[in-house]
Amino acid sequence: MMHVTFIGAGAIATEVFNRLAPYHNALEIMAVVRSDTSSRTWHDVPVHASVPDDYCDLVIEMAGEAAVTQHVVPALRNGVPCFICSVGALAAPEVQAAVRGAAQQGGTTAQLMSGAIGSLDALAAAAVGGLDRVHYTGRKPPAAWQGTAAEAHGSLQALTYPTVIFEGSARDAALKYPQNANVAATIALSGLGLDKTRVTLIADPCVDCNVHHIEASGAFGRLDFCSHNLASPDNPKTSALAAWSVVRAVLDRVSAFRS
Ligand SMILES: NC(=O)C1=CN([C@@H]2O[C@H](COP(=O)(O)OP(=O)(O)OC[C@H]3O[C@@H](n4cnc5c(N)ncnc54)[C@H](O)[C@@H]3O)[C@@H](O)[C@H]2O)C=CC1
Ligand SMILES: O=C([O-])CC(=O)C(=O)O
Repeated sequence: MMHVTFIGAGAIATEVFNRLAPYHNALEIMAVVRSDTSSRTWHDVPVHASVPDDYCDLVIEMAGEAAVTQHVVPALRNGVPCFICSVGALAAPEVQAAVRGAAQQGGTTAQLMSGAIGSLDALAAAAVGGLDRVHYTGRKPPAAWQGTAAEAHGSLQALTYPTVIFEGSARDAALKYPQNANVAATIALSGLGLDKTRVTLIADPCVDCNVHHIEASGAFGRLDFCSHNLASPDNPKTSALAAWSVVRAVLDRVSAFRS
């Protein structure tokens, strides 16, 4: 039996919980850590303010950047492997150093979720031979950028044509758009790094899904990957695929084969 602690109880966590229900004979969700502890349970799982000291095999962060420092770092230090969805947190050098140090101290690992993007395996393999260029374009409907730094570009509701709201490095994208540029950080950490990976973010009233496009070239040749992700019904910023990537990573831990 694998004992799992969730951090976060929002769109991703709810979908992961529901999708893992058929596997509750192989794994138990033993605790949920959330900022709001006014309810004592969530789907009958005890709610905690921090990861409980009881024995736990896996911590899954599905909460936001702050949760990486607050909850993932101590769990790693205690030797508990962690999955991270809020990969953009690692764009801050001090957070990345804390995660690395804690994993080393605890003799364990932090696994970055592929989240809303694919082709990271090819990108990481290509990086071994040497990458010359990686460019990521993230395109989402205006509603997905509400409550973010994109609002400085004027009324998002009033947009009638695709508008570039960010151009720069993956590090700056992740720091500026913590809820919308985790993918940029994940691509960068698999490939050319946070400072050399170029990013364009677009608020586009002409799309009804989250479009993620990677173009890469190097010693391996050329890669062009594009996914048109439907948003989570509970959070327009989040692609449904992000939760399923977590489910897949959990099931990898209890399956005979890993793909
Ligand atoms: N890697 C990827 O491709 C993607 C990553 N994400 C990341 O996953 C996170 C969760 O996404 P959603 O479930 O859609 O968000 P959500 O807003 O629906 O849910 C977030 C949940 O985390 C809780 N929470 C927030 N801060 C917390 C903290 N410091 N400690 C404990 N609990 C905390 C909230 O109370 C809420 O239950 C996002 O903030 C984003 O960082 C989201 C989409 C894609
Ligand atoms: O879910 C998505 O489409 C991607 C996302 O929000 C992120 O990169 O943080």
